[in-house]
Amino acid sequence: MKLKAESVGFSYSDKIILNDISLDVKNKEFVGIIGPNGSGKSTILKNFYGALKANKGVAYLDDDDLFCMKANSRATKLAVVGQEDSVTFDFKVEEIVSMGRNPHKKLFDGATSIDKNIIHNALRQVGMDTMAKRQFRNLSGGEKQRVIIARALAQKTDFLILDEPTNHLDISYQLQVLDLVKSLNITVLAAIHDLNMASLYCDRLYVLKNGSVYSSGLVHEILTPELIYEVYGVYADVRVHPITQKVMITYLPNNLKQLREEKVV
Ligand SMILES: Nc1ncnc2c1ncn2[C@@H]1O[C@H](COP(=O)(O)OP(=O)(O)OP(=O)(O)O)[C@@H](O)[C@H]1O
Repeated sequence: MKLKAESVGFSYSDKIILNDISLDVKNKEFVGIIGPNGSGKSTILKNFYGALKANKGVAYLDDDDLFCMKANSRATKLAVVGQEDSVTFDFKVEEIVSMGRNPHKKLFDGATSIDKNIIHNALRQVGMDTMAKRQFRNLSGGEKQRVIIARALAQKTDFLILDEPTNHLDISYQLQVLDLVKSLNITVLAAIHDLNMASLYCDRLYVLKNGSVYSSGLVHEILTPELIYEVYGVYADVRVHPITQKVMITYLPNNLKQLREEKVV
């Protein structure tokens, strides 16, 4: 499944947030969106998953007009792990994950044994199967995040949108979740703050700045010291890691200014 968006614009009343965003995600690609706080990463994702309505541009999921799709049919094709998930009622963990099956069912259809298997597997994949009966509201931030990821997995879509999926997760679960997403071999569009994680997992990156695409390309083309400085105002040392063969970034604080200028760090 692929996504192609052209000239997408979005405003809150007269405040323009997104300007002419064009991007594409090819079938089975893992594409990252990076950029500073407030650059529009969540907003563009929300436009794609229907939480906000673009006032300009078009987006196609394969041949379907994404901006005109009904919520239920969109949910059979595209699953979302959003940034702030407002589960307002008190549900058990397994009930939350079972919601991922809803788009595939008619109203009042009960869970089949296939559904139950999918739900159990999704919980197991995120290491939450032993907590299936726990109340969602009593979980830690990281545990909640893993349940929301399990719900998206239970949706069994070919396209996954992730908004800061590793927020709240300790390093072991950050790697576990992104390894898992990678192993699904589906199309992924993810907003990611951590540039080293983006380097490890993404095929390509889009850089947003002030609501526009500042740059896009392969990870090693984008994650350069120059671009990191231009976009974040931060000096960085960037080199290829000998084991991962991916670019690895070390940020250089101001107290290392002299070393940085001599480029001996
Ligand atoms: N309801 C709203 N009304 C007005 N402006 C908003 C609203 N929600 C978000 N914004 C603004 O839209 C801009 C883009 O926000 P967005 O959340 O998309 O950024 P982001 O790149 O995801 O940021 P972060 O890295 O902090 O998550 C920000 O300037 C934000 O203040």
